[in-house]
Amino acid sequence: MPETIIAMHNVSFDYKGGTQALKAVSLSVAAGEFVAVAGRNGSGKTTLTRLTMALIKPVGGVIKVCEKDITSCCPADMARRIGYVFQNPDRQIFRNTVVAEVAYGPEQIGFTKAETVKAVAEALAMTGLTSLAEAYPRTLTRGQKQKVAIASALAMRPEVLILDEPTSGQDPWETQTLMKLLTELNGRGMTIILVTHDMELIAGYASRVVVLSEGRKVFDGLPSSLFGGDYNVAEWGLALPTAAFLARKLKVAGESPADLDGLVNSLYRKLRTGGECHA
Ligand SMILES: Nc1ncnc2c1ncn2[C@@H]1O[C@H](COP(=O)(O)OP(=O)(O)OP(=O)(O)O)[C@@H](O)[C@H]1O
Repeated sequence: MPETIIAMHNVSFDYKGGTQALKAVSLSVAAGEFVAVAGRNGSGKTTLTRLTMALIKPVGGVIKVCEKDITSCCPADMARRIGYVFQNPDRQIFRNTVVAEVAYGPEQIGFTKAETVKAVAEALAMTGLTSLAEAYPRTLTRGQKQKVAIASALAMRPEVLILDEPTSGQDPWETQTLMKLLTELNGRGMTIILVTHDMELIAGYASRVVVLSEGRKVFDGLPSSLFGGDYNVAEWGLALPTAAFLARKLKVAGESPADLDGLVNSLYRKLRTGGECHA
């Protein structure tokens, strides 16, 4: 059985001012999963990821990362295990060259010079940034900056990569390139947690989806179960991906192809294996 990397038990969090952002959420993520976290604005997605990084502490419940209670951990401790990519890459880029930026994390967590050079070169190669190593990060496109943020996380050799809305503000080409990279990383064993509002990405790439609504976990399962079932996803602020939308329309219209489930599944397979939308 795959190792459990993140385990949350009855985790709650309140912001000052009284907002109950998370209410008794339990969640466990195993090594190698590609988990999407979805939910309407304000449902608690970012709070969940920030708790995992020990950027904030729960008011109730327990969070374990690799079986260790992280209550007394600081974000620097977590960075060795979990790479965190913020929604806005500008928030985490501040050095003058890409190579220096990507080296920052390994330097901070005590890699030797030789280890840092090796880790940075590998991270740049993995993200396709080698030719931009000496570029000034501020002049890069948003997609390239996002890759710098990912390379910075990868250089610390984490086991998990958490990305908060990484495709927001990106064009379709940048989105596809990013998703291809995440799929490759996942194929090499990296656990991915992707916070997203994009249901097509969830249908096309995630192996599991967790839905939050008003701070509670309301769904945890396969994307095909979420979209192919009778859930009223609109109630949770979600829209159906195109394949599921069409299948439901057919059903409502009484057009019952002999094997509707088969149709939905083959559409998902098409998306997952690189259909036109997800080359
Ligand atoms: N720093 C803060 N201070 C007070 N309340 C906050 C703070 N950050 C978030 N909240 C509130 O906590 C709740 C959960 O916010 P959170 O950012 O976790 O949601 P989200 O699902 O990530 O939303 P989005 O999709 O808009 O990023 C919301 O009601 C939000 O207004």
